[in-house]
Amino acid sequence: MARADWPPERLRRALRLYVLTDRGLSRGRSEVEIVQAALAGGATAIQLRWKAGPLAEAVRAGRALRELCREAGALFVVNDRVDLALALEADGVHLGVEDLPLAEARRLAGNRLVIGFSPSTLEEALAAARAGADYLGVGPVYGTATKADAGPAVGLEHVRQIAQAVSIPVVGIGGITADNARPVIQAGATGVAVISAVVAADDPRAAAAALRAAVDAALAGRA
Ligand SMILES: Cc1ncc(COP(=O)(O)OP(=O)(O)O)c(N)n1
Ligand SMILES: Cc1ncsc1CCOP(=O)(O)O
Ligand SMILES: [Mg+2]
Repeated sequence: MARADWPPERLRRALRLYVLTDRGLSRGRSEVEIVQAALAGGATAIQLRWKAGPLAEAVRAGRALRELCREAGALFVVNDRVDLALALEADGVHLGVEDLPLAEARRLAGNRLVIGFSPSTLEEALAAARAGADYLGVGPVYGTATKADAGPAVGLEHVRQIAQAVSIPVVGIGGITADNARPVIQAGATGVAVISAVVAADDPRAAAAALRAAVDAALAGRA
């Protein structure tokens, strides 16, 4: 069961524009700078995605991001690590097939964390929903160079299949920009998750605003 302060409709709205941090792509700008700009542009969820460097530094960055998200009313999620998510009092944790199994994460976190999961297949998506995942991140929808082991694009049909099969929200991820976000929503996703389109942008605030406008327009067209 998810956190009481993120009931299903609030969570669904928070997953419209989900921005993940990536220090390697941020062109020397800090996580705080990027996240401030992303939130100002309309990001509704932020994920601290920390793949290298001292954990103590992740804690420092995470504390600052948690405060920014609280002020903005945005969902704050930590990638991969339940311990870090709990230590930061994050809203959630995002797990993949190579991370701590969902059931273990739920056992450790109870209802203190929203848990997101990235399935590779429809079967994994159904199993994750049964095991108590609160949302799914499905991708890479389009080709991406950001995650070396992401594999080839899964395509829009895969998003559609999973979104139809589960009742929890699905966000599309991988190679998404303001120009190609619309079909992802039309395929049934609640929102889109991005890294390079915002983190590596010349103007991350404007990039987030363009993405948010594209998602909102597509959601309005679907209603
Ligand atoms: C929202 C969202 N969707 C998918 C992922 C990918 O998770 P994972 O497969 O565990 O890969 P890493 O991000 O850990 O490299 C995600 N992080 N967020
Ligand atoms: C973390 C992740 N999981 C699947 S694709 C991907 C990378 C997304 O990055 P980008 O938005 O730059 O393609
Ligand atoms: Mg992971």
